[in-house]
Amino acid sequence: NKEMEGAGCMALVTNLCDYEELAKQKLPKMIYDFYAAGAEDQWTLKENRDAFSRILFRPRVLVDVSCIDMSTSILGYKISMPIMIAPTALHKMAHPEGELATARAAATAETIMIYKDRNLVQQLVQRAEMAGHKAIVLTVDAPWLGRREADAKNRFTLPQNVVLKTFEGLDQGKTDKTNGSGLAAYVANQVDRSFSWKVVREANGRVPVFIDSGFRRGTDVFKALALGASGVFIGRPVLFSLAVDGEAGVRNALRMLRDELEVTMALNGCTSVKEITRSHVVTEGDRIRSCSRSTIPTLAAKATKTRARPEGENFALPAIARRLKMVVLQPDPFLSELTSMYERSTEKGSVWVTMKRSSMKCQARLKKMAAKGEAVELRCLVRATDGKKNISTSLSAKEYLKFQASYATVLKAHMHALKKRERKDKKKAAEAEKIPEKAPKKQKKASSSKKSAGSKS
Ligand SMILES: Cc1cc2nc3c(=O)[nH]c(=O)nc-3n(C[C@H](O)[C@H](O)[C@H](O)COP(=O)(O)O)c2cc1C
Repeated sequence: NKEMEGAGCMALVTNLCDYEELAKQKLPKMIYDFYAAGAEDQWTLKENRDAFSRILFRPRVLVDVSCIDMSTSILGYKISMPIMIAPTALHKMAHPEGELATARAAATAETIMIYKDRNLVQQLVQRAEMAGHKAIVLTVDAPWLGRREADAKNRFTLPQNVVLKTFEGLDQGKTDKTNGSGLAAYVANQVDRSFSWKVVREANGRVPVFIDSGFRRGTDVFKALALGASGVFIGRPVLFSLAVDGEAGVRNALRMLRDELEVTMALNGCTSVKEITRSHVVTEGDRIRSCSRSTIPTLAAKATKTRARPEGENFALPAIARRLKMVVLQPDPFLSELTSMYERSTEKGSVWVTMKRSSMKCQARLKKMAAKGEAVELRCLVRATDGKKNISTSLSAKEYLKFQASYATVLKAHMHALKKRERKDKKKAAEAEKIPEKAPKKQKKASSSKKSAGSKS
């Protein structure tokens, strides 16, 4: 551990994620897992990072970016950058100086939970006010504690040197033991689970929006600001940098993130936080909307000729997708768009979903691959349309099972709107009998639709 301290350690660190690697080596497993892990299968933890990669930039050039001002105002107070420290408990497990070191590295905001005992809440707020704090972070996302399986496996308990100071000296009504390893159970029992939106409705959208979870890069911060956030919070990187290098580590983590945001602003032609706008980024939603407005073959042809990307279209469509005029999405965005399609068609309209085996390669490409003896990966192509939009996703054999489970959930949630396909086919057949000259065309259509397994809902 000594080797890691000081300048030697700083040289190993070039970004926030490096601190996590070093902290993993330095901290006892039980403590590292407590900081790093999420609940149950940890899908949300992963998705919080993955989601950033699906938002793309529209860089701007030939803008004077020699001077960049990153300061902003939060609740009427000027701060040097739109990055703040998220409330995270138990910094002393990372470093003996704990929250004091973090607070010295940055002026931190206090956190408060809504406890059942409102007298306790009042005393905590007054104490924060008296200590000179200008704001508190109100925790509303944990009415129940998530099932943190890593903590269960490690039999997590508070280390001897960490005690619960928060409630010291307060008039706590009937509450009893507040220190020692009973922390999680104690806090969980105190939290008011009935706290609801009713209480915050008064704010009515006039409050600034702050966001946290998964922010590790300046590019992540820029994307959030472009999509409307007033500022972002970082949680775990503070704990990890504190564990590796104390106060200096937290300062370095904040500096690196600041530098990365500055470069991102420069490359996007922004000289102040106010200049970061929605038009600087492209989301998957933008791509779907732009594809349904104009025909994809025209866009694709333009892109091939000029090598420039048409507006809103930042991914290369496979040839087969272009021919079928469809938007190829990642499985999760496909499922959310499918959910929206079902919701839009609840009262009126239909959604068609088909699945078929597809290598996602055109015949010419397949022939070339066969000639070279290259193996072709067989995938499952899932398509959906509501008659206005066509979306699709391509699944590997590995992804298929997970997709099926989620697809089944989406289907079940919209079961009430499902209709049997045969009913319409029978009607069609009856109509076809009445008009004999149109029959061959209809039969052809019916037989071609058998090629792919389809469902209509
Ligand atoms: C170890 C740990 C302790 C936390 N303690 C609190 C807390 O006391 N109050 C709170 O509002 N949020 C708490 N959080 C949630 C963080 O504020 C933040 O939402 C979360 O860490 C996601 O941000 P990140 O991905 O940057 O870590 C905690 C998170 C972690 C990892």
